[in-house]
Amino acid sequence: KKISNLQKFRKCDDTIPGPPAHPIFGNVSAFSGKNTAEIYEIFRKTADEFRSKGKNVIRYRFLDKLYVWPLTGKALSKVLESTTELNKGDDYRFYYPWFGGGVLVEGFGERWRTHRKLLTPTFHFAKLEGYLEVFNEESKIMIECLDKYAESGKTVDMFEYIKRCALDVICGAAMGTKVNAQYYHEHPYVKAVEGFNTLAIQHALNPLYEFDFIYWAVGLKKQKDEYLHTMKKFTGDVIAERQAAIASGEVERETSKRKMNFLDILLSSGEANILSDEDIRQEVDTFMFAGHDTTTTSLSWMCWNMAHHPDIQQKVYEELVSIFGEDPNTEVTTEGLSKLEYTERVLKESKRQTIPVPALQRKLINDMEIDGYTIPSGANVAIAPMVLHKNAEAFPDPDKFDPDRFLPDEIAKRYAYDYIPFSAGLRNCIGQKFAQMNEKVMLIYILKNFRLEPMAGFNATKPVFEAVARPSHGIPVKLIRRN
Ligand code: HEM
Repeated sequence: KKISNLQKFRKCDDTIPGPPAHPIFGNVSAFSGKNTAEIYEIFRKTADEFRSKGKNVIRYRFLDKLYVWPLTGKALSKVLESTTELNKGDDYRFYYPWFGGGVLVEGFGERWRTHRKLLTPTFHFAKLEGYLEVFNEESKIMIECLDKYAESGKTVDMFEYIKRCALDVICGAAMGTKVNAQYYHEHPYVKAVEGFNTLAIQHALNPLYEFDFIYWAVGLKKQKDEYLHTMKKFTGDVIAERQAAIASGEVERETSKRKMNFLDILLSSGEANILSDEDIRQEVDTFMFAGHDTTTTSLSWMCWNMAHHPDIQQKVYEELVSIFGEDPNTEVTTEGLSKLEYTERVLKESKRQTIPVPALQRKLINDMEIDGYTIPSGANVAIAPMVLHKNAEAFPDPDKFDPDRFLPDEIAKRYAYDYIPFSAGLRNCIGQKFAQMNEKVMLIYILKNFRLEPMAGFNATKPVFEAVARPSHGIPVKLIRRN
């Protein structure tokens, strides 16, 4: 199979534009020995280079795997609008032992469709009001944990605090379980997720790691298994705790599905034999990961952007005070959130400038023509906000932070898929509304309590090319109390 794929995809070295490829290894050497921040930069620079030559599509080949990157929203439209090309790409396989079978990585078919239908309503807009209490409560704890830095004037890495808060939120809101990660800084789950994501990308870019023996011999299989054990133990405990609390009568489960939280819907579907215990675990693992790492990265970059643009930070602060008042601990309500205007635009621009999910993949079932090139079946097509959002034609002077790009008249000038932080089409993000609300509540508490000042230059911390583009060196800021 590997040899036949190599023969098939090698032909694309000449038929699709892309950097020069070695006859066997393809583009492997350009990435070997590089860390994931350097890899991010290579992908972005190469996209810019080809786009400036008028190309809308480029290819990379790693031995027997072909990756095709449409470089504009328009070139990507066929993929995003397809109702059949919904299989996830080759590199999601690395995640199978963690949450294979879950809705994020499951191939296109009946199982994905059924799970997606069951789970989508659990994060529906109508549910969010119920989750708001947890967003408020956990954000207040985050401020309490950060306060000592405002007092001492010491630099703090906001990323570490936002991450633990987001984890407490997803567990508290969606799973009805309090895990107190914010009070437990060396949380093993958090470290394991981070380590696993780095392993995933190293695996994707080194074809030798496809051979189980080599992966084992270099010690990485053992490392991967240790991370898996930690992560599954954590989610297993969360499920067991909720089950025990319901069984003992300590908590009463809502009777209507309309009101139940995410985990209770899964558990009740288990009792009705619609889902097995393993199905439930896979979905809990999926949402635990998809539900905290992304929001964390998004809000962390937002804080970095605010620290580096004090004038914009001040305008956001003024809008927050005008809606919620000066008291930094006023409860955030849905009514107040609906009045945000400038802050909305700033958040959008932040997700354009520093993209939480840099790139995702579809694996083509059939040949597809994109921008005049025939992309063969079995190729991976990259849906890459990290390059789309930097397309100078859609976003002139793309590295400039300018929230006014999201004024209605400006949006109307662009193509629908030029800006897709949550992807688009039938496999778009289930948690989009939950994430945006959660992110806003955390941001409101942070900015109403503190003014953020950067403790390093903007490029001292860089997005990494992993499942989630976390900052390579955290978010080092100084916090100055507002009142
Ligand atoms: C700012 C935060 C977030 C961003 C930027 C984001 C982005 C994305 C993107 C780009 C995808 C497409 C992935 C792919 O096609 O492989 C996706 C899918 C998904 N997201 Fe999110 N996400 C965020 C937060 C969340 C949250 C909070 C949840 C759950 C509570 C969530 C659950 C999911 C799930 C389950 C999928 C898979 C959907 C499917 O394949 O059918 N996400 N997200």
